[in-house]
Amino acid sequence: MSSKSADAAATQLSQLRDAIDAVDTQLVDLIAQRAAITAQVGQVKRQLKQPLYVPEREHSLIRARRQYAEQKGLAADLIEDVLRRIIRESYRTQTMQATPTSTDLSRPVVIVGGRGRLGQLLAKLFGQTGYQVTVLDKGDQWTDELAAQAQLVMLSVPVNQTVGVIRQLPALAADCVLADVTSVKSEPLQAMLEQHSGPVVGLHPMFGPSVQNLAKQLVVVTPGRCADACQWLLDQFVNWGAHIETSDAGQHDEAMGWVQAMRHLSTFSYGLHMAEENADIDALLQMSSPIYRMELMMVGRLFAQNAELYADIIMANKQQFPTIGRYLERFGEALGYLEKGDKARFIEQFEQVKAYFGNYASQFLDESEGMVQLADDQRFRQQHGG
Ligand SMILES: O=C(O)C(=O)C[C@]1(C(=O)O)C=C[C@@H](O)C=C1
Repeated sequence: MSSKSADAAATQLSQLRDAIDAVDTQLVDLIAQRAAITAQVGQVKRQLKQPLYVPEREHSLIRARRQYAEQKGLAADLIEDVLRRIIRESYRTQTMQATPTSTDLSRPVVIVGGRGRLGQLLAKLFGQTGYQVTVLDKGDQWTDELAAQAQLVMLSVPVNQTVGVIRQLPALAADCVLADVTSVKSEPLQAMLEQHSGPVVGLHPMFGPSVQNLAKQLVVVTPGRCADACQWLLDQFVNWGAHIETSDAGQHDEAMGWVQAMRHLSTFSYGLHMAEENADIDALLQMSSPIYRMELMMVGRLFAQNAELYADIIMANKQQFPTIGRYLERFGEALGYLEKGDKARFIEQFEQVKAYFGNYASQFLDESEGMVQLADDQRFRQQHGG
């Protein structure tokens, strides 16, 4: 290329980049315009007492924009990603729009364990929504008046203390809702039913106290007694944007054995193993594929949290321990035959597990591809600040 045509191409590149800047600026203006509209929507929904998160509406708007994107020759997934990210901002701006679903705001909501992290989040949510909130924690005393007045007593105490705290509760008003947010459900639910003859419900918020808002967060509900009288509480979580799944307490605990004990313990062991073997995290990260980086993140994030909390959660799922013992055996068995070079046995077992996962295997592969892409964007953002 002559130096003249190189100069012309360089000028053209700079002009094209100016044009991109202008379009990107318009994009920002449009997103700001949309944010102003969704803030108004939030206010109108507050008047109508409608929830933060409206899955049907999101589904229909995304489907329509996907079709339009395709007409324009764009990837439908691109537009869906962009819209979902923008909608996530709507949740943030609309969080203050929550409306109370209880008809009586003169009676207090009592959060027992309200100075713990989840307790603080709950106290904040109820407080921002217009409830009178009383927090009780270690060393605080119930008064007769508070016990007689409370419309809701919500227990947010460490998992190994929940049943003990329930047994110490004073007599509550007959229509007071007694609820807990412990990560195991059968024993606390039974204890609450024995302690209080009024409405009882077990809740398991499947999120940590660091969430910014409850949009799309899952709360598992294990019904106890007088479901109608507990409904306002469930509606309140829905109003905050949460998604509710109802389950039998026993079924919940069985599933949690897998999610909590099995997963946390194997994550802990993986981290322990890395530490004892002194694996070089920097070197692993430098040479990791995005999916391995994600796996490492799943391990590392555990150790940014509270050791006692995880010990309590794992030990509260003791029913899972025999299964975990069998996991160890299988791990050892696989290592043993691979050491002996028995590839056929590995392939045979692999096919067996593949058949067990069925359609989920390919579904999980597809789903994780999207997450891998996001993790990759995140990685470059961290490395290059871009
Ligand atoms: O339509 C609404 O109800 C909104 O609050 C707006 C909006 C959006 O940003 O488009 C946000 C949250 C809802 O889940 C659905 C859609």
